[in-house]
Amino acid sequence: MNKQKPLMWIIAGQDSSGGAGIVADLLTTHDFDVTPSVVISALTAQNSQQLLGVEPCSVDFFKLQFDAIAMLQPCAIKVGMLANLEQVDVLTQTLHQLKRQQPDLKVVIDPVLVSSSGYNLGDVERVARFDRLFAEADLITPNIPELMTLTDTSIHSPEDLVKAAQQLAQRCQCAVLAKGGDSSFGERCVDVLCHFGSELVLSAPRIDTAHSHGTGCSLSSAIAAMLAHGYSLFDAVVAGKAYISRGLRLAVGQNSLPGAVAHWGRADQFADYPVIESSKTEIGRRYSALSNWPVAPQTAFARLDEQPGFYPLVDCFEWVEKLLHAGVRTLQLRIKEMAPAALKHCIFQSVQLAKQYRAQLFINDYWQLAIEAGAYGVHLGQEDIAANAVDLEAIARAGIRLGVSSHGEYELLRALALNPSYVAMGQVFATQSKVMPSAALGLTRFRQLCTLVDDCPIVAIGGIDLDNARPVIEAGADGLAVVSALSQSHAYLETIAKFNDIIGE
Ligand SMILES: Cc1ncc(COP(=O)(O)OP(=O)(O)O)c(N)n1
Ligand SMILES: Cc1nc(C(=O)O)sc1CCOP(=O)(O)O
Ligand SMILES: [Mg+2]
Repeated sequence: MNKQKPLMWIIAGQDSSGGAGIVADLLTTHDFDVTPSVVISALTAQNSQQLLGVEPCSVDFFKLQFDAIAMLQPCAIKVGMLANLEQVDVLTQTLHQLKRQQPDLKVVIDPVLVSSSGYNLGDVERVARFDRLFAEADLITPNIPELMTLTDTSIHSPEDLVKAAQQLAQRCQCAVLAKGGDSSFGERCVDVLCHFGSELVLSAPRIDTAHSHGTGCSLSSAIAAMLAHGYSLFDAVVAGKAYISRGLRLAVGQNSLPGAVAHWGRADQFADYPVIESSKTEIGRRYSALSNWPVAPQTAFARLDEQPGFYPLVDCFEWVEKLLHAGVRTLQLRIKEMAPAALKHCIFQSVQLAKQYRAQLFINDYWQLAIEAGAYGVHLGQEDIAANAVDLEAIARAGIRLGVSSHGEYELLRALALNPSYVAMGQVFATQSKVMPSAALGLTRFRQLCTLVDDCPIVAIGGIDLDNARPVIEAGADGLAVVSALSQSHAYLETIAKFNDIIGE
């Protein structure tokens, strides 16, 4: 059965060269599997170097286009070039109404005030009118000239860029992705997402190409499309940025003229994905990154001796014992509530028994006890690592393996940056065993994420049972972590045997 794609509205201008504007937007929506509806703001006569003219759409016809698509309820809206302030006002009202009816609607605005081909709608007076429009946005994506116009500041350094982005985010009460690609602050291109007290600093290599027309349109469309699919803002920005890096890498132009960024599918190579900077990296510090995500320790984490395979998570020694007797080779002790003395006893007892079986026993959360007990490995979530000042160097030096959770593109990149012994990805399917802050990935997205991982075992987790295990393995998992498939099984030995059969096929 064909699944309906999410709907996305695009409000933008037409570019006669096809490199930017609505053509770039449509090619992007195609690559991201969303169904577009279109409101044209203007016809433009332009190419990658020159803007020859703009023919704005009349306000009445601009409105009529909205009337025509009113029944096609969008999950996200991308706004690109607007031709005049009347259009800005009509759109502001339309978005205001739509957002009242549908509070989860996502709006991404690429404030096309200053384009690479010479378009300029941005003087200070006009900017004030845009503020009302931006108040309806979830995200705005200015480049440096636009950010300078919108904040009436000069940007000559990373500090200026961050300050201006924060100022705009505060003023308009929405997230701001400041695109630093035009800057000459360093060898790498750095984008900063300011988002209500948190921020994301992304860096990517500068790609030497003349074919960059349409990057701003394509990036904002890619982000809006990802939001339409229900991705988090951080995941959408990371995937959007990777899409542009891939497009720039593959762009060839036409007839030896500078041309447009390529639209040849979503990024499926790790190399196209940005680095997520933090206060622990040099670039992150220059851009005042707030995140304290650590860098990989000097000592590499020990590797797994065997692929994780069938990987049950249990909460007591009795289960550890039963599973080891049953021949399970990789398992996790995941205890959420136990008095400290009993907890320590349980961990030490389990580690000792697992050693006798030469099994790969991971201790969840309690990394200090895991080091003390000499455990095979520890498993940590991203909150555990970010919040608890985990001593990764101590874990690695003790020869203990590290597994790290991830729930999408952004967390996967952060996890891989630590060079862990395995990375867990979840929840693949909806789980009943834990309250999750994010939606299930589903098989398609899980498969896409797997393509980004080269040399690190992947453990799939969340809602995995005997009925859905096979496609998860086929999608790229090296291990299947389960809670309820085992704890709720009436015949656990049989269940283990069946999982092993599926994994071994
Ligand atoms: C194999 C595996 N994957 C994911 C998790 C979840 O870890 P975390 O995000 O830290 O959540 P808690 O398990 O601590 O609730 C895991 N434990 N194991
Ligand atoms: C502990 C845990 N972590 C998850 C993640 O996605 O990080 S899902 C999960 C629970 C998995 O239980 P079940 O196999 O019963 O769905
Ligand atoms: Mg945890």
